[in-house]
Amino acid sequence: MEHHRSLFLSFFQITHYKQYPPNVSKVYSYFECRRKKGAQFNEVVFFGLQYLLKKYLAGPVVTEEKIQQAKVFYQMHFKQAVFDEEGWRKVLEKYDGRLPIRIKAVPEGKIIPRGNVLFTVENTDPDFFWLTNYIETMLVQMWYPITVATISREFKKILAKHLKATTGSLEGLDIKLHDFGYRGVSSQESAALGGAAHLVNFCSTDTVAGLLMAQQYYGCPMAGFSIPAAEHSTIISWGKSREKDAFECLLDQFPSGPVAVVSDSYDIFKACKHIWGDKLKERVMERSEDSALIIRPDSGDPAQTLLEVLKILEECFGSSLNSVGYKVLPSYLRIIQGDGIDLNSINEILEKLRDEGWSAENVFFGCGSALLQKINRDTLNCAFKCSYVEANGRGMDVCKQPVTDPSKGSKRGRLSLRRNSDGFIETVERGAGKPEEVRLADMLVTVFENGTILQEYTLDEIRKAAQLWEEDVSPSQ
Ligand SMILES: O=C1OCCC/C1=C\Nc1ccccc1
Repeated sequence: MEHHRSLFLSFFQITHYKQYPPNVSKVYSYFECRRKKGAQFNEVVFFGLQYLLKKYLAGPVVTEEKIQQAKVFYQMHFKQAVFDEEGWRKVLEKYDGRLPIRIKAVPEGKIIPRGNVLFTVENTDPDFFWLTNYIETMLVQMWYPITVATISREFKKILAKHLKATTGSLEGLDIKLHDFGYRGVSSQESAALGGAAHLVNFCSTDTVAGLLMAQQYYGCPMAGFSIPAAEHSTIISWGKSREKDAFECLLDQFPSGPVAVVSDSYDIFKACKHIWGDKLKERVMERSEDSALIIRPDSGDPAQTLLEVLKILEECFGSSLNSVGYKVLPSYLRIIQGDGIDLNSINEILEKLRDEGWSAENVFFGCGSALLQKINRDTLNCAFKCSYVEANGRGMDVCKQPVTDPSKGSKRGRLSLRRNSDGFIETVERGAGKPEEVRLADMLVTVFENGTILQEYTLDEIRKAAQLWEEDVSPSQ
C-alpha cells in the first residue's frame, strides 16, 4: 500500500538529533496515562497501536523519494539545512527503509491501572538513537483510541450496574450504547479510530468508519450493528400536519425488525399520546418483540422527558413487572435517548428511572461527541517520556521531576509491567526484575521490531481482554 509521507512530516521537531549528548547509542522511551489525584478514570483500555503500526510504521517506510521531499520541505521550513538526510539514507541502505525500532506493548484490550507503562520504544541499532523520539508525535496520538475505549467502557460499567439492578441480568448490555458520533468528530480517521474503540466494548454503532477499521485492521468482518432509523428530515419533509403519515411510512417500510423513529419534531408528548398511542396504536401493538418500535425523544431535559414519555406510553400500552419488580413496557415498544448523553447524565437518568420503578431494559442510549470528541490528551494525562539512555557503552536511568508539578514526574530506567504477588498490576522500573523473571512475568509483548509486526490481535481477542469484571457489575457501588 502507498506508505504515507507522514512518517517524515508527522513529528514535532526534526532538530533533536543534534541535541543529544555525544556518543549516545540508545534512547529508550515509554508511554503512560499518568496517574492524577482525584482522577475520574483510574484504569484504561489499551487500544489502537496495531492500526498505527500497520498504517504508518511497518514495512519499508523510508524511500529515496521521501527523503528528497523531506529535505526540500525542511529546508524551506527552517531556512537552513537541519533535516538529517544522511541519517535517513542510512536507514534506507542498512535496513531497506524499515525502521530499526523495537516496540513492546501491553496486549490490546488489556485493562491497566493509570500510572503504568503501556508501551516502550527503543532503537535496535546504535546508529539510530534519534529515531525513538522521532516517532513520538505519531505514537502519542494513541491517546485518542485509548481514551475513547476507556470512556466507552466506563459507560458500560454504568449500564451494567443499572441493568443488573433493575433486570437481574446483563442481557443486551452490548447493544445498550449506540455510537451516534460520526458527524461530531474531527476527521474520517478519528471516526474510524474512535468508532473502532467503542466497538471494543459494544456492538452497536452508526459510525461506519469504525466498522471498516475493525474489518481492515482487527480481523473482524462485521463488528457492529444498527437498525433502520428516522431522522428529522424524513419526518418534517411530510409537513407538520402529516407527522402521523411520516410515522406510518416507517412502520410500512420496515414491517419486520426494530425501527427507530425520532418523534420530537413538534411535540414528543402529543406524538406519543395521540399518534403512537392512538392513531397508530393498533399498528404498534401488532409488531413483535423482534420488531419493536423504538421511539426517540431528542430534546428537553433527558430524565424528565423520558419519565413523561414512559408515563404516557404506560397509559396507552400498559406495562408489566419484571422478575425483580421493575416496570417494563410491552416488548414491541422501547425508547432510545440519544440527546444530552454523557457519563454523568446517563447515570442520573437511569437512577431517576429506577426511582420511579422503571427498568433499564426500556431504554437504549445513543452518544455522539461525549464518546468520540469531548476528550483530549489530558483526559487521561497521556505522556511519552525517555527513561533510559546508553552512551559510551554505559546505561543511564533518566527521568524528569519538575519541582513545579511532581505529578508530571516520569519513570526511570528500562520498564516492565507485571502482576505483583497481591495480584495488582505494577510497573517495575530501573530495569529491575531479573531478565528470566521479567521475561516470564513481563506483560509487555514485543509487537514491532525492525519494520515487522510480530504480534497481532483480533477484535474478538481484544473484546475478551476488555470485558467487564465481576466487581464492575456488582450493584453495591
Ligand atoms: O435512532 C436510532 O436508533 C438506533 C439506530 C441508530 C439511531 C440513530 N442514529 C443516529 C446516528 C447519528 C446521529 C443521530 C442518530
